[in-house]
Amino acid sequence: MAALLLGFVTDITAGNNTAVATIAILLTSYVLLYRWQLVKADPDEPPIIPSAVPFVGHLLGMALQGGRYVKNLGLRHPDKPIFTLPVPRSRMYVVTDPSLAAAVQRASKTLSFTPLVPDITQRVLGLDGDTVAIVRQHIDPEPGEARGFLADIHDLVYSYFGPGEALSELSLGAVRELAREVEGYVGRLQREKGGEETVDLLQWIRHFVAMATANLLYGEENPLALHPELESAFWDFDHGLGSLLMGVFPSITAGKAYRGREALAAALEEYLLHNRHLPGDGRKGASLIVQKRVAIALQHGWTLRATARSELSFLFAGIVNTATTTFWMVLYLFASASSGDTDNLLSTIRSELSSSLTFDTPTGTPTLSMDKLRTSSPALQSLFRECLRQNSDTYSTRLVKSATTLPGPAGPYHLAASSVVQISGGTMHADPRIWGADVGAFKPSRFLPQNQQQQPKMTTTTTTPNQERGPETGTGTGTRTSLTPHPASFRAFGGGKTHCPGRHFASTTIQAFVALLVTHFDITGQRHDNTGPQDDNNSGGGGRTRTRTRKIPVPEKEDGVLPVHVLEPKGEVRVTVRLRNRGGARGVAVVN
Ligand code: HEM
Repeated sequence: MAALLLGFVTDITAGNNTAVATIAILLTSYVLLYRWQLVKADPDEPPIIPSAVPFVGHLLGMALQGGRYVKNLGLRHPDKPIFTLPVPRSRMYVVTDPSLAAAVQRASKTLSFTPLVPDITQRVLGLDGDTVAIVRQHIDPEPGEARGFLADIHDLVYSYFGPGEALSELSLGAVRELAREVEGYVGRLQREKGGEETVDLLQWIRHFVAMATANLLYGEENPLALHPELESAFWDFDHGLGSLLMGVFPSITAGKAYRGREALAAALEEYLLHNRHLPGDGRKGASLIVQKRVAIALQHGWTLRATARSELSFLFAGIVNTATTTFWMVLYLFASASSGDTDNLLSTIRSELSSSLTFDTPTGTPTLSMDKLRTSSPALQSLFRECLRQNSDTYSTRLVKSATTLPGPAGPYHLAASSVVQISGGTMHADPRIWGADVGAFKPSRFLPQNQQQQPKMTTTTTTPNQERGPETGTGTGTRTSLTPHPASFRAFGGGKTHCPGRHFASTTIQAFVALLVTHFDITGQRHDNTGPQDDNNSGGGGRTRTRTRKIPVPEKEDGVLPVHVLEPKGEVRVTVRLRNRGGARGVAVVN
């Protein structure tokens, strides 16, 4: 190959000294650049993975392949728990080892996400310069120092969503809203479609979640309720988030997302302008957390226009991951049932639900107990976590505010100031040393307590006693061999100071929502022929009784995008949704 190339170069340059000189300069420059990217900023800097296109190659890879690029780099270099990617005028450190991830999370004084927030929010939300200047004030205060907007909002959101009465009321309210949406749909399905229809499963679930969440957080006069056409604007915004984040002429390169965002921001501004978030004129107003968020923004000098954009980010956080996670859970459940195996996941979950879902006699009205659901649904809980492990390639990002040294099995590792550290959830979620040889398989029982203890481990993880309790707790000493995956290996909710505050809320409401859906509906693969409803499995009624299972295919996840949230499927999944109780489906009462 080299000889061929040399021959080619010799041919085209024969008798042409200028061309020879140019090629020689280019080749020398390339070699120098290639070697330059291998120069460490410090002898203890994590090992460098060079790129064939020095300095920009990794960035190009990320732009072209999305989250899959870094995830696969990590998987191809299992010997490197942390590595350095040279990028123009800086470096990016990628962490793929759970105990190092926990160390990054603990070093929150010098490794912080917060300084990155002003730029990110400016691009994604379109914040104006004055507001961004406010966001930059007292951005990452130490205890006792003056506190800026982000610190105040952070405290509010984390305390409100922490375990306690407020959370349990909010979760109950969320599930009641979801039950109301589903009940409305059940009525329409019965009246208008004879009890069944074919839908795009992800879109179908998204609609319930979007409407219920907007109602819960922003009250009955929320923008999606007043302007239903804005729901599609919301999903346009969601789909273009990665392009908005790039920030290159967003109105052109991310046109749909940009227009969607602007339409939503205008509607939220109008909502705030008319005080629809406050109780009055016979309305309840927004949830307390939204009222407080708005008050904090105004106290810090935000305009209503900017506050509307901040609320768009909260609405987004409340809807998107919840909808996609529910989608995967419902998909796996009904795909397993459509496989024809009688001992399937759906029947396991339905029988498990019998302890939290009771039916009143003689009315037959179902009641879902949230407390019982929380404590007696291990299979549902395990399914929830496995769906997230499989379909969340999320990463946590930190700016190195000042040079930091991380301890580690093969460390110490020196991180240079002003660079960025990324904890690669995608790599960790696919690492057989963490999850076992069946890491690539979807194993709904993986997170059952009894299976966690038996998880075979191929490596010894060095951990501190405090890490065992959770990824964000303090420091300790001592080593031991871990039999269960390190707590920082499960990355779907991030970790440390930015650990998703909505995780308890999401876990409860998503599982309850799945319970509602499996109670009301049977879902099979899309009908492709003209046969009537009586041709389906499990259908009652007269007519022909040919038994046939329509399988639901499980598509791969779309991992060629920036993994800013739980990944979507590659392509749509069309399914037929059918009421289980066609005679007279009853709404589910939800209690604590
Ligand atoms: C399955 C559902 C959910 C998943 C997988 C999820 C995941 C995440 C992740 C990965 C982060 C960033 C963590 C990091 O950078 O380390 C995050 C942040 C956040 N999440 Fe969630 N989330 C979910 C549901 C929710 C819900 C329902 C809410 C609120 C109603 C919420 C509110 C937030 C907020 C406010 C943040 C920003 C925290 C901060 O940096 O200050 N999330 N979430």
